[in-house]
Amino acid sequence: MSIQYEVEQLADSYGVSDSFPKDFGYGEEEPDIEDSSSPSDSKPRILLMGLRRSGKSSIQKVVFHKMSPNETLFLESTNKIYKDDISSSSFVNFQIWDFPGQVDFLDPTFDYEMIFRGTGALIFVIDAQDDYMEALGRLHLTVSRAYRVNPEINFEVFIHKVDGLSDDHKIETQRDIHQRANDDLADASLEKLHLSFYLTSIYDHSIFEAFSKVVQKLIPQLPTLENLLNIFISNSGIEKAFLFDVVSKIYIATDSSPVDMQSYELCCDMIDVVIDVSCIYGLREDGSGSAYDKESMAIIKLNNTTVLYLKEVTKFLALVCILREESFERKGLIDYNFHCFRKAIHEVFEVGVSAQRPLGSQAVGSPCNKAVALNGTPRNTL
Ligand SMILES: Nc1nc2c(ncn2[C@@H]2O[C@H](COP(=O)(O)OP(=O)(O)OP(=O)(O)O)[C@@H](O)[C@H]2O)c(=O)[nH]1
Repeated sequence: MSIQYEVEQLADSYGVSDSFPKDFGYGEEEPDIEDSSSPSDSKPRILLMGLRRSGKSSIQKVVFHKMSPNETLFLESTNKIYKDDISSSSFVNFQIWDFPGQVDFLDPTFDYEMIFRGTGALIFVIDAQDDYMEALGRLHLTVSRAYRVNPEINFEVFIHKVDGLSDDHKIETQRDIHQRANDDLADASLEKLHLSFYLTSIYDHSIFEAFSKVVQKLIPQLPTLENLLNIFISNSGIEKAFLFDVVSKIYIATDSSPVDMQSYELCCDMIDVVIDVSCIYGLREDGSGSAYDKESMAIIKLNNTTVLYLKEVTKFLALVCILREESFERKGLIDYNFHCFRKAIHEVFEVGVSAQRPLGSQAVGSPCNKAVALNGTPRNTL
């Protein structure tokens, strides 16, 4: 594929820097590995649970720390609850808690009530390449306990490592797991507990797409964002638009036309290209500056008359659009509409900040502030 690109943001310095993750805003991982008996942090959380070796740490590292999937082969087993606060580098203002496979609910040091009370989403990872009967038992035990403590939690099941399965086998596995898990819930009279299922693998974009859906459910402004994107694309002749969290490549919103995996992958690749080029050529000679800032924008024309258009929206968010070359002839209009769109997004989150203030001191997880606390945006980050 021949790619013609202009990355207007690139500075004229050509100093090569290897400082990308840090300078770009990746927070250093919390060095301390804490266990559940530590005082709880007030950040809302997404829990990653599942049996040993199901792939929890790999998911976290690949999605939030740019680890390449092959490197996960060398990850050591997690022995304590690992809290990863990604809010300093990402729009998504939460902590991810990676649990060791063998969490024991009967262990008195495991204060699961405290843990589940401040939880926005519980992701249960099932290794689809393994026998999943034990995992299903564990899933049932975990979600039923969590539901009793906090029925507001979103329960998400990642049927993981599906890269090793044929397409038919994937569908069959999903159907079987879905059926069995819901039967177990019905037997326990927990029909109201809703489980969402996703087929995932760290070897393709499915894990990012699944995480996007999980995070979107925690963003109260989602309908507004979708609406703004719809208005923007229909007035600009754009086919598809995603609002991306640049660090994780999670899309936090898109317009209401269906998402096809190829478009999503194309947009993810564009972010990688822009950030990588910007890291190499965009920083100052002494390595200072940021690979992503207010000036960040890029246009890539593909050889199939498609144009990719990326622009900075906030410190953490970028708009990435796919459009036809003909529509791009009206670039001035698109730029103007983008300007209005960006302003509207800032207003949406400013309202979020002011709406949050009076609630600031409430405990995370209490029903009335769930909508605000679980969303990462209401901070001084715009
Ligand atoms: N084929 C395949 N392997 C994966 C995938 N995700 C993770 N793995 C592999 O699964 C193994 C276990 O991954 P971990 O992330 O350490 O699993 P974990 O659930 O954190 O394990 P514990 O820390 O023991 O609870 C590693 O060798 C990973 O490379 C995937 O999507 N596909």
